[in-house]
Amino acid sequence: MRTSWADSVANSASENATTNSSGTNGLKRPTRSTYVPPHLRNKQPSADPLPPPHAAPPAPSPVNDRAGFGGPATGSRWGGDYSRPDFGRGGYGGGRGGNAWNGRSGGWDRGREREVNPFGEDENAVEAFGGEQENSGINFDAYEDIPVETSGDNVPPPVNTFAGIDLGDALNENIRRCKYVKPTPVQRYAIPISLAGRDLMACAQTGSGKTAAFCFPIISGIMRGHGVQRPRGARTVYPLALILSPTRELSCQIHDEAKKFSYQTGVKVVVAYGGAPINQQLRELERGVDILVATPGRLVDLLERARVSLQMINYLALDEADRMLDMGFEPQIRKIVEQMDMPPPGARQTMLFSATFPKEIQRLASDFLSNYIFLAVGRVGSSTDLIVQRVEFVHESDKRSHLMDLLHAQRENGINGKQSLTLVFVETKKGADSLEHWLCINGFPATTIHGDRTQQEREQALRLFKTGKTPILVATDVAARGLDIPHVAHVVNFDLPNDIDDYVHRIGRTGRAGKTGLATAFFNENNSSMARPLADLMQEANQEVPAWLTRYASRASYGGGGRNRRSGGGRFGGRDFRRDGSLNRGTDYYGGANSSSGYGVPGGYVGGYGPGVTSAWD
Ligand SMILES: Nc1ncnc2c1ncn2[C@@H]1O[C@H](COP(=O)(O)OP(=O)(O)OP(=O)(O)O)[C@@H](O)[C@H]1O
Repeated sequence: MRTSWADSVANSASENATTNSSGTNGLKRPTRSTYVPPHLRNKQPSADPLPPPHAAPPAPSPVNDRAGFGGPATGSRWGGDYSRPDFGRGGYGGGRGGNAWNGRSGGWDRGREREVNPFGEDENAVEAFGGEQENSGINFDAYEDIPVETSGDNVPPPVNTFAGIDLGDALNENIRRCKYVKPTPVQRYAIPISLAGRDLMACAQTGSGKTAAFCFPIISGIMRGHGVQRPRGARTVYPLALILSPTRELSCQIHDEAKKFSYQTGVKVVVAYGGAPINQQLRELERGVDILVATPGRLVDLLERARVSLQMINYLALDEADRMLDMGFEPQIRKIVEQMDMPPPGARQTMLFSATFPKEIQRLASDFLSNYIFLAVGRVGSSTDLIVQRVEFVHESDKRSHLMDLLHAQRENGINGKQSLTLVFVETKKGADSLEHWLCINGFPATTIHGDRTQQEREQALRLFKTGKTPILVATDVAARGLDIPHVAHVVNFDLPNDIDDYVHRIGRTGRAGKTGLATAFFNENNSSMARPLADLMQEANQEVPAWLTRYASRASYGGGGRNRRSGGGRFGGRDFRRDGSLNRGTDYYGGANSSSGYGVPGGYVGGYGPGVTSAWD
């Protein structure tokens, strides 16, 4: 264990500034090619020059971000009443924090800037849902008897309370501000392991608090290692921690969370992601960065421009680590982690987190780790019991009318009697646009998020959805992982994914943080390869499996079913691949009838995207 820190950070920074990164004033849908330069972002937007894309009846109170649907009532961070999220940062706690800060500031004058209080950010969302506080009444008792498995040398014992962990006063104060009363199971185990300086591969169910599990030890560690000397490059910055995530929106969300956790600690968090102007991100970086949250593509760009060096990285966290190491991202991740100037495993601390961790990905991931601890909380790759799962047989041609029936019933009855949000997953970007249009013209204001929309449109869509102004979001898999949107009561798999892990992540957008949720899947003959994994998963989660699905499942063959191939269904799947035998490369870790893997895919990983296949991801 590291020595405990000596002194606390004085809370001298002002909490008065409440400007947030969301902006609050009106902005109509921007055109796809419109980039609003920073100097114009505080101006009132002019009228949208676009004609309405579709003739639509006037929406009732909810709105859509397409022109002709009333336009959003809220602003965009790209226009309207835009405020720079980090403008006015400074006054970082003085005392020890002040010393530490000098070593990593990049030379900006903190004396003239104040740190924005990030705890005002969700005001809109709270207001739209009747002022409900997000973390009040969370019932983490639901997770109490969850199975936990750890493996590795000298695993540090778990803790039961935040007070039992030496995180530091300033961070503890932020935990209190977040209204986190006690650690979730993954936090109870992962935080002591990380504070002990150990590498970690952690699997825990969706919505169970993994973000804080990797953020708290990083922030605490940086606070304790204050005064660390960093090189002073002319324009190069030297972050101490790197958090990588697969999508822009998830990176922004982690950044927002990390800013809350690090408020008044003296630790500075910056985000860099594609689709947004790089110059603005460069300016932000130049003001100093301790924790860099990034998507891989934008980070590679920054590294190639020599604007970021990874030489001083002490902490590396990969969120959605299995996604980051599948075929789509692995080359970029290897480049960042192995081919630039990042310290090697052992000289840095590496933490990998996800709700799903196929064994073949575990093997790839082990290249990045040193003497790591494997932690599994709950059934790896399983859904949480908090989500009621339904699967309905719906022919392709009937899907729209079936969805309409669901939405009408929901409008009349609500879900659990509450105002709620519905997230509808489809396979393709075109399909998303087309379904959104159809919903809108049928009186259900919807918006959409997918890779063909501009970043402004994506962020706007997410904001309208989160605030309840557009209560239906049609999405591709770009929204499947990590996004923590309160009040998503219903996830509809209009098109089922081809991979059971993707299904797990998609339905995990509801039933989060101890709350219940509903997930409905439309199944037809095109999804027969999903029949068995879906039936197995539902059974594991004590869900009612329709007889027709069981019949489909018994007929379905597993030949080449990608990651859908599970063995040993119904058992706790938290299995460290190192326990399965040889660690030698070239050995078939995964195959064989006796594999205890949740994913018995002989011959390597076959998920992800093959050559020429378009990804719905960034
Ligand atoms: N100890 C806690 N007490 C109360 N709420 C918490 C606690 N830890 C996290 N939360 C809340 O739980 C929600 C889910 O957390 P988070 O987004 O980190 O989940 P996750 O495990 O990363 O999910 P996913 O697998 O979907 O990425 C968030 O709203 C977060 O604020």
